[in-house]
Amino acid sequence: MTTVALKDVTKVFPDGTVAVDNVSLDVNDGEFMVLLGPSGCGKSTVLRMVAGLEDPTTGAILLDGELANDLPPRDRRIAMVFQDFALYPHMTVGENIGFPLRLSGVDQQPRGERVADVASALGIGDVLARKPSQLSGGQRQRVAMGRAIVRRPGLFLMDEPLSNLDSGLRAELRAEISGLVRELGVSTIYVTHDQAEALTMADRVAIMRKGVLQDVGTPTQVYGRPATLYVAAFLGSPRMNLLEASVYVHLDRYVALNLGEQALYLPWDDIRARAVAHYHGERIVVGMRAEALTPVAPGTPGDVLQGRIRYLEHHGHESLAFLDIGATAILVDDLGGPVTDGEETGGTSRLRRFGHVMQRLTGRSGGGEAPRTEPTTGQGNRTSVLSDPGRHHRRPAELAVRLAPYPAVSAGHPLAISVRMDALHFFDERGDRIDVGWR
Ligand SMILES: Nc1ncnc2c1ncn2[C@@H]1O[C@H](COP(=O)(O)OP(=O)(O)OP(=O)(O)O)[C@@H](O)[C@H]1O
Repeated sequence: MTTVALKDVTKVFPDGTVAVDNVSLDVNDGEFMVLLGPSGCGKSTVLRMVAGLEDPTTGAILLDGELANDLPPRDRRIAMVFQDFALYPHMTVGENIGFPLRLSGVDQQPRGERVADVASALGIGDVLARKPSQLSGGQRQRVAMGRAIVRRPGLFLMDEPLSNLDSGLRAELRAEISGLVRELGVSTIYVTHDQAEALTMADRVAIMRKGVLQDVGTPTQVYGRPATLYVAAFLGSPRMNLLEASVYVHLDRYVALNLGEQALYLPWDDIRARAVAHYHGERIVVGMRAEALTPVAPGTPGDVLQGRIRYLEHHGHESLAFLDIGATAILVDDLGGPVTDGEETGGTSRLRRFGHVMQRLTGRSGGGEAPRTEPTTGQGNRTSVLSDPGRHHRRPAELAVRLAPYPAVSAGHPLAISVRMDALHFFDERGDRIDVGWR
């Protein structure tokens, strides 16, 4: 049993790379904490500092409340699991699992008993005599887990342990690992860039970008109430629609969110209207996930946006329509690759493809260029996301809306969309959530 606390931890590598920027994070006893973020955001560096494999440049790392900055790795009661499994090819499965016990001088008989127990808990009791090369990917990962568990550590550190496996096996092992770790009650820090893994496995998720911690909370909290524009854009598939809105207050009547050619209205007696009213005359970002948008019959009254379908994407179980609604989208960079396991929907990757197509057609880079923005959030470098004309971070919005699998509409069709006003998210021009005093 171990608690971990990072206090204002910064890591600057000798070449000047700031890999981790003033991160503070607590991992409670027995908690499954997932560090989530795109490649290069500093997740592994955090893990390596907790393991004692890197020293923080500044700040403190506490294990069970004790300062551990100078504690050698072997004294930290930590077991690590890596994506490449790091098994010894010349040893059998049993010898691989028992290796840490042999190193710490445990006799052969008790060692054999503990290896057998762990192997049977992991469902690999029948392959103890095999070499790693004679195992499937999933079995190898179980052996790596077994070797971590057998020492009865106080803390598991797992760095993308499933990323070398195919998506079916990943989903299976996801459930297996989180179940096993919870059964053992061992505190765990699990690093991944895969949001599906993070949201399904974690007790709490810590989301990082460019070394800066963006948000920490339960999967429901970070998805339902993202602290920053970055987190809003990072989590979810399709990605959240993020629209620029100018705010106009009609005192005692309503607050208008002007989205370009159309507007949405928050009635004055709605508590959220008061919070948003502070931004009268300014621009904010309004976020709406696809689940907040429902196609309705033309002419339906209420909170409805009119659009025209630019194109459709068919995903088997559903179709996504991307609508032109005469609004401006705010794009967030640094979101990493596909949204979920091998699936590529909406967002940056699609925009990149569009950019390449534009380039081929016009011989120059068009409006579909990969979007770039300055860091918008966190404690680091703060820049407005709305008023930096030198950057391509705004473009005509294509509102992502879910439709049934085989919709009776096609590109060019008009579509009316009802908006669930209580599911809107609001962000200020620096990319921070506007607290609207509810939920
Ligand atoms: N030894 C090093 N020297 C200089 N820079 C480094 C070193 N190790 C990592 N970095 C840089 O620090 C940043 C964070 O790296 P880190 O490996 O922690 O990211 P990550 O989020 O785990 O990424 P990935 O998922 O690709 O492993 C990156 O910009 C990386 O290039």
